[in-house]
Amino acid sequence: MVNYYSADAVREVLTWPLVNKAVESALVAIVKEDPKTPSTSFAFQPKRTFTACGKEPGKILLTMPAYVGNYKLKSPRDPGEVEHTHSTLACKLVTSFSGNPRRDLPLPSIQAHVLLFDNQTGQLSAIMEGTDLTTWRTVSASLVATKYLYFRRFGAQAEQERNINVAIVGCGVQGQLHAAAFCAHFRVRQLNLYNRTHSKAQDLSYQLRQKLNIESGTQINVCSSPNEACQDADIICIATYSKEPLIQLADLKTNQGVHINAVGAGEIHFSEVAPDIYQQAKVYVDCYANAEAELVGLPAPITAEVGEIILNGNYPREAEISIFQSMGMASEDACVAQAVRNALSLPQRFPY
Ligand SMILES: NC(=O)C1=CN([C@@H]2O[C@H](COP(=O)(O)OP(=O)(O)OC[C@H]3O[C@@H](n4cnc5c(N)ncnc54)[C@H](O)[C@@H]3O)[C@@H](O)[C@H]2O)C=CC1
Ligand SMILES: O=C([O-])C1=[NH+]CCC1
Repeated sequence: MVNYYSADAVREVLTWPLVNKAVESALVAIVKEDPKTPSTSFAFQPKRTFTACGKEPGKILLTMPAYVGNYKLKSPRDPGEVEHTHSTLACKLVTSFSGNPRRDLPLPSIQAHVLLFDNQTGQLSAIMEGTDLTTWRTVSASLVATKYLYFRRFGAQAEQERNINVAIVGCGVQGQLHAAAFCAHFRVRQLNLYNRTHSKAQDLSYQLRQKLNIESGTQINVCSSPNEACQDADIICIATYSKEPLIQLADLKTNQGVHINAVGAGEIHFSEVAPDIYQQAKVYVDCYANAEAELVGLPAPITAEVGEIILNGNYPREAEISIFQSMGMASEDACVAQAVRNALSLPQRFPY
């Protein structure tokens, strides 16, 4: 029997502890074995494929398969606990149709399903709606990257103690959840929002003011340019479909350490950040396998995978600019889908 998990069911169990642990496990599992930093988990994650839907740009289907072996998840019963190991064979099918939000009846640009398979028989065992899962795991990858590539350069407790200014460039689905999640996880003093259509940044600012604890003290500003949003930022999250650079080196703070989560830009991942920033930055990726195919022409060398830094602790220096070039990877989807499935399978959820 193939179980179907709807978007509503998935949404009900998505929590940050669950997703963050699964994403961190995936980032570590895909790192090539190194005797200096042993890890019991591993992954087989071939390059994903892109199929254009016709000859117009901006309409693509991605096929994202992965097997992740011996990795750890949080217990869905007690998110403080780490559960025993899992192994998961999965394939995500995701479409990116960038014109969808502008349709008469708007739809998300990114829509996904994850297929889960039985490890013993290869039979399809579940189909899970994967649109929110994709948003959450992508934001989670930025959170994990920020923890290790930015905060840890200032010490082991910095993510709990250090005040930061955050800029969100692009307030679509990704930008909205990045804004909420960064405020939920870190001590955000100032949150600057920029979007091409100003009203979208204003709407997000209004929603966040409703949600955020008044006591948090976060000052939310709607900005009229990426430069205004980024000039005092310690952390920048950029998630648009822009084929032209939206931020330049001159927009960043100098000599104080800046971390950029470069999340968007569709077919060419690195087009929304200017080459002069890459040339001054240390660039990290989620996985080399996709980078080889998808970051051709990247104007800087890749320093490491984020998972390598989690394992070896070679954090950037305090004043450096770091970029997490997030492409998204199938292992994250496999691990998060497994965590969601575990949470949805708890006996008390189905008392009969
Ligand atoms: N790294 C990863 O794992 C993932 C990356 N993405 C990427 O993140 C980006 C954003 O995705 P969503 O938030 O779901 O899309 P969305 O359509 O909800 O939001 C896109 C935002 O970018 C802005 N934008 C679009 N074109 C622009 C341009 N030329 N200049 C300035 N702003 C522009 C729009 O105003 C909109 O607010 C896309 O490039 C998508 O491919 C999405 C999912 C996963
Ligand atoms: O990893 C992912 O799901 C995606 N990356 C870019 C578009 C969708």
